[in-house]
Amino acid sequence: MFKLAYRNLNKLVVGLAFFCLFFQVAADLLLPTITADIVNIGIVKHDIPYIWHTGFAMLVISLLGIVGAVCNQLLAATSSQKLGVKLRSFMFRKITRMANGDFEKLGQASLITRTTNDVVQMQNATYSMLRMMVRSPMMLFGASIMAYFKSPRLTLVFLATMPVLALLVVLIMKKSVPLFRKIQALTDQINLVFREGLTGVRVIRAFNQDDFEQKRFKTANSNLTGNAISAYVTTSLMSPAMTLIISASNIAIVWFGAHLIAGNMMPVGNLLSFITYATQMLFAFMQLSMIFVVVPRAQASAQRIQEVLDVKDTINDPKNPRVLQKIIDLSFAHVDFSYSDSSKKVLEDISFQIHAGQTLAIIGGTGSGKTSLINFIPRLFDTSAGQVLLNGIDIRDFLQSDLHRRISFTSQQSFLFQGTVRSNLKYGDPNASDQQMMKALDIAQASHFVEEQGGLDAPVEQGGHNFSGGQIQRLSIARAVVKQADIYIFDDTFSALDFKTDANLRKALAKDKQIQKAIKIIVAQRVSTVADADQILVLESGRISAIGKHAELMQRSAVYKEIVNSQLHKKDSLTQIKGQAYA
Ligand SMILES: Nc1ncnc2c1ncn2[C@@H]1O[C@H](COP(=O)(O)OP(=O)(O)OP(=O)(O)O)[C@@H](O)[C@H]1O
Repeated sequence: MFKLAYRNLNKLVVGLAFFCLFFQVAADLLLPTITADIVNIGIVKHDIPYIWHTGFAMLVISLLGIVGAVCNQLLAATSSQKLGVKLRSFMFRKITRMANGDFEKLGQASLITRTTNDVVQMQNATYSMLRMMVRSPMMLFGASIMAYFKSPRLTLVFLATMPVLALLVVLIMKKSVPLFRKIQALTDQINLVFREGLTGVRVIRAFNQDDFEQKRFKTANSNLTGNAISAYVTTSLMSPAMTLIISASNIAIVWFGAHLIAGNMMPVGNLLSFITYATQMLFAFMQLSMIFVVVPRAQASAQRIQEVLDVKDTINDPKNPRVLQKIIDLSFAHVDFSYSDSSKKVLEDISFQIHAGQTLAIIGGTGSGKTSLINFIPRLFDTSAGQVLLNGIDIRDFLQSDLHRRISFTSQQSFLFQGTVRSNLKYGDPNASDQQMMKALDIAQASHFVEEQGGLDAPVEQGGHNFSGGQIQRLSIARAVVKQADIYIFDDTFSALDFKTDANLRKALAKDKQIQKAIKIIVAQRVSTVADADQILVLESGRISAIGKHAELMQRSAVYKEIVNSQLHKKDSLTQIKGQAYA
């Protein structure tokens, strides 16, 4: 925790905060002694001018102390808040660039807790650290010395309470620290259940599983609550127990002090200041013990934050990148791939080549590796073996930013951002004109419903929930089309479209001059979607079963023929399906 905070805090501001603290501590330590002097000299000896002078000095010291305290508090608050801002943005950047495997390993719910709740723990601990972690030991040490000078004998009385206090702190910490550490993991769990409940609300209702989910949430909720109550109840014992000890020690100090005063062994003012120092010591001790509770909890949070920040970037840019010219050729050479958490090859010996102006369609059964294959092109994953080449050069020799600039990718799970149709389309090209956006909507067969909803400024709710599944998909296609790219990839993007819209959309794509010149890669399940492609790649269990044009494959690929037949009604022919689609 200290390392993480140290690396990300402004050292100058921290130094300044401690400097201000020095004034506060000095004032706190000096004032009881001055009070004692006022009593011993001013009141007992009736020295009124002394009372005035010393009173004025007290006022100045108090003011300095207050200024020091306020400045320290301000600096501590701003530093800890800025630390939070820094950590949150580092984590967000890391998460948005994280390889899919790491993202899945950490889990969405936990990543949210780490970016929010854990960062807050770090902020709180840093604030306490800048306020109390230095002040409390300084006060403890300073007040002990000052108390010793006031009365060494009374100091012994006070010291007798220390072992009792230490025992109390150890017992409370032993019970509460593990409970505080557990809070973070339980918060992860409640976030997970809550997220699933929100995103899967329709499934829950459709399967009538409300009661089951309610119970699941209730368990997660009560686990967290029970744990937090135990942790806070345990630490809340600290304050009354310490107050009891402080009061008992004060009684003992007054009792012994009264004897010392009666025996002329100590002036009365010293007893007053001694009691103040004893109280200061005990409060400093109490604050210090509270820090011992805050720090382990923040340490657990720091560890969880560090885990995110330490995730290695598995997809890196080259040291000496090549310049990526217009892409005229894409090829795979003996590509193998396994996901990091499994040794099983998801793709094996994939080789093909496609040129600018051509369309490659990829077809195959569920789980045959279609999505995995196209993920290499924008480098969402790197191959385990073999190469992906652009214009004959390994894709890993180019900067990812250059690569992404030249590739337009529409993923299987269409996603829209909250905003407007315009703001979503501008993701494709921030400089796109209204005319370009309208054209993209036309190609994606989306202009009709977008106009009905208010045109380019039509609002898009969170996750695009004010649009249907097919409409979201068409808007995602429009976003991809707005981009002037060299390669367009559509990962099963046409599946939610009806036959007619699918056919019209592909016809419009084929007519567009920019898209005509580009490489198009279409992953699809429907034969009608892929039949016109220049090359159809048939994937079967991660291997290329066949590659060629529709007519060729019908002749020589049993797998392709089987797919075609499975989609034809008895009396249909493919030409009929195509005819129906283009109607
Ligand atoms: N993140 C992952 N970690 C581990 N295995 C994965 C991961 N993603 C996919 N797989 C596995 O890789 C194989 C290929 O998956 P992929 O998503 O590429 O298939 P697909 O052909 O696109 O399937 P679909 O048509 O259902 O979308 C499957 O067996 C799947 O279980």
